[in-house]
Amino acid sequence: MRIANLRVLFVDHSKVFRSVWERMVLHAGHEPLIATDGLSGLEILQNQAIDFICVSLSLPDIDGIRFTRQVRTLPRSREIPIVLLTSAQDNATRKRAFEAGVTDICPKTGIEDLFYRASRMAVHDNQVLSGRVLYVEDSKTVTKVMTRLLEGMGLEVDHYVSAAEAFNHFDVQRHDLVISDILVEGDMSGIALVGELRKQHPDKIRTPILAMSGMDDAIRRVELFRLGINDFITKPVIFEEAASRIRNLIVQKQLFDQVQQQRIQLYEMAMTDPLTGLYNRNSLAEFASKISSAANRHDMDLSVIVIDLDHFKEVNDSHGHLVGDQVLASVGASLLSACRQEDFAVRFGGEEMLLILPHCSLNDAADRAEQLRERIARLKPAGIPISASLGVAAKPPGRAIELQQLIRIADQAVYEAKASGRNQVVVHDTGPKADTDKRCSSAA
Ligand SMILES: Nc1nc2c(ncn2[C@@H]2O[C@H](COP(=O)(O)OP(=O)(O)OP(=O)(O)O)[C@@H](O)[C@H]2O)c(=O)[nH]1
Repeated sequence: MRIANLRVLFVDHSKVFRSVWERMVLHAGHEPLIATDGLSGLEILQNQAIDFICVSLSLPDIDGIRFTRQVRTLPRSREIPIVLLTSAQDNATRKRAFEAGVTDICPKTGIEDLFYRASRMAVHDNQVLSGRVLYVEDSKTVTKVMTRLLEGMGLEVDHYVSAAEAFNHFDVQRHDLVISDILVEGDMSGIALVGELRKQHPDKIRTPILAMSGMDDAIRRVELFRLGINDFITKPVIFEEAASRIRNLIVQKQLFDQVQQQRIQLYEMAMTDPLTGLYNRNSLAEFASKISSAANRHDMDLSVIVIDLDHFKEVNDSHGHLVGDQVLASVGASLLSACRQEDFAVRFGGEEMLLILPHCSLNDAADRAEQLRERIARLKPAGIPISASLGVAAKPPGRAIELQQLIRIADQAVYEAKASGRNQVVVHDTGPKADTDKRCSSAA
């Protein structure tokens, strides 16, 4: 969340402290207004719009508490945070200060912390957010007030009178906040809505829920929090309170989304080979056992194709490493475009790549390998004719086999394809007639 430029009034009689404060406020990109005593501070307030006030307890004329009391009598001054600067620990003074309308009390020495707090507290409710709210309310009057508040905050509102209708239109990707009245008309109550939303999407932070009710019943509130709401507002709604609660929930949710997004990006970076765009070898360890166990448990088809470029060292030697990289990237893109949704394409080693094909029989994998061989031979990346040797292996029906073992068998088939002259496909059948059933296809 960006903190907007603030106009900060600082009232203190110490020259040194005033100049330190002024520099800090300027440094943070805000506007300092300085007063040496309480009365000149009040004069500034009468003539200028101020977002935040810091006032010392002891001033040459009126003290900080009297100053605060007078500020609070000025029109529209209720929302301005006032921090009283004092190291006084006695409870009587502190109590008097809060009764006068002070927002917080800080020692003068904690200026850095104070300034951070100043920025946080003066975040104005009129700072525009962006986001979408699913709003459930059956009272026309409350709906009008709340919609005006939400739209004024920059939020888009999907309003429903019934909880069931709202539930049907809830979209975890689109909605940044759910606000629901607890007693709404129709078969589904607001409480049931909270329960259903949390049942379907248990991650509480993902879409926060703010419950509203005219019944300020502590036991009901506890039940709602247990059910999964993130916050609660009692009706009639106090505008500033509602705006601050809504703002907190939305900002927190959007920050969480950002962190999640970054986590996914980091994960993808860690799992992807940057040159070819294929999964890298590390990622294989992540999903190999899941793929094997799913295939073995349900006895489904599972095939692998190992693809090894022929004489790739010569490409590097004759055209340079960068052109070699270009060739690898082009082959990687070609493999990816040949993949179905359920396939995994992995860069296995330098110029060795691997396709894992769930729900694909040995015969189909052999056909796809031959198509790939032809495709690679036609590719001519950077104008260079290339070819590949391919090995195919598949899980025999009715028999359990680990993916790593299939890869070893397909690797062996590649070795044989190389030995037989390269640019060809060797298929290893691991079925009952394994030793006798080895098929080859080639360009020749
Ligand atoms: N440009 C480039 N070359 C790489 C990369 N990774 C591995 N290589 C090269 O790939 C070549 C592989 O050579 P070899 O293992 O001898 O295989 P080959 O020349 O393809 O010969 P055969 O496999 O027997 O047909 C080596 O020269 C490696 O330096 C890479 O990321 N970029």
